Amino acid sequence: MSEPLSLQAIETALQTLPGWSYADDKLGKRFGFADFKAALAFINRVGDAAESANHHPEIFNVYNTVEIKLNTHDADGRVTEKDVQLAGAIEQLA
Ligand SMILES: C[C@H](O)[C@H](O)[C@H]1CNC2=NC(N)=NC(=O)C2=N1
Repeated sequence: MSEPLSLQAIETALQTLPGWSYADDKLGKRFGFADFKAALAFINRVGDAAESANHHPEIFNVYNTVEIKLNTHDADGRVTEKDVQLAGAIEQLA
């Protein structure tokens, strides 16, 4: 069981994650790309980062956009430090 972050801790973390927001107990961001191929390449990079972290985001793709949502199943679906860490890693991959 991972520890859920407080709302205050989440808001502090969001200050270091441009474009990310917190809603429905998840961290999320929608990324835009030139085309589907670029979006798919990003999804693959995110997949590699997720496997490395053993932490797996929800990934929603429509053509050239990719929406990422992060929470921790092991913390009752709440946001934990693992989500903040993975969001930071994903941010570097966009
Ligand atoms: C056994 C393994 O550590 C877990 O199933 C991992 C894998 N990926 C995960 N991803 C997410 N988002 N939350 C988890 O709790 C989680 N747990």
